[in-house]
Amino acid sequence: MAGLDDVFGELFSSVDAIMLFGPSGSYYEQFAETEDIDAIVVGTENEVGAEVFVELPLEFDDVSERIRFGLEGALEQDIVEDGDEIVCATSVFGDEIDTISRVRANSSSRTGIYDLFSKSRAEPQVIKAVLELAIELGQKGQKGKPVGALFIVGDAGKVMNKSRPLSYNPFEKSHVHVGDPIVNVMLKEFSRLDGAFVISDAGKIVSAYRYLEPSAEGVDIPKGLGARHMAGGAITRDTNAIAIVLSESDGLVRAFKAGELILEVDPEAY
Ligand SMILES: Nc1ncnc2c1ncn2[C@@H]1O[C@H](COP(=O)(O)OP(=O)(O)OP(=O)(O)O)[C@@H](O)[C@H]1O
Ligand SMILES: [Mn+2]
Repeated sequence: MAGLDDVFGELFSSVDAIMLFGPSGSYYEQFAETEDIDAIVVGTENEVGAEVFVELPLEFDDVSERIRFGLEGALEQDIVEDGDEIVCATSVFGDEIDTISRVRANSSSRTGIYDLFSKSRAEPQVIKAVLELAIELGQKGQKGKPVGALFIVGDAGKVMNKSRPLSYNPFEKSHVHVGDPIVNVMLKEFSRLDGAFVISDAGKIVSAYRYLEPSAEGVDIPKGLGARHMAGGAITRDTNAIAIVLSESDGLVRAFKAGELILEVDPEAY
């Protein structure tokens, strides 16, 4: 019978780089001493003082998300190249590294999600919560019917100055934040109605029913989409906010930043 090395050895053959997710100091040392392979440390902080480091904006519990994110960050920073074979070492069951997974860096499957999280003004947890909410809304719709929604996240003061109310603001005197389960129910309910939600850097819901009046010129949006996407995209050129948009017509969730479409996800595939 073949030994484990014969069976699993393939995992380690012709590897271009190793990504260590949140390694302990002693774990990292072992790699620092081996000359023949590049070790890339990935984590929320560079606790081991690694030379090559990719920062995660938040802890991802889901391992595939964590790895996808780390890879995209490494591609972004030109630490790995398209087609590189990468071995990822991470922990699933405890604090110690207990899991190895082999992936190929693929720049064409880059989504823009790293850029969205790591270089935006709003807090990463807030962006994550709003993105997840939009995806969930896209999956479920409102009572089975497709709905659209527009969330403007970050730089809320400026966004408020470049918009006006379409109706009374149900969040006027409240201090509620995204991510809170009750708030998600409220947001889903209000998403049936017109206009945009305005959310602060820290996740406070500043307003619903805002009609955006960006002064920026229109932006390039995919054909078939209209005023919601145009206004959402344009406000991100005018301010340091990002826009997360769920389309009622094609069901996709898109994110805009600095006037550019940087992320497009299909909620059904998520
Ligand atoms: N400037 C704006 N600010 C806020 N909300 C807007 C603005 N313009 C349009 N909307 C909202 O978007 C809704 C849909 O408009 P429209 O169909 O033109 O957008 P769209 O980009 O095609 O989006 P969808 O794909 O969801 O249809 C409107 O009913 C309105 O609630
Ligand atoms: Mn439309």
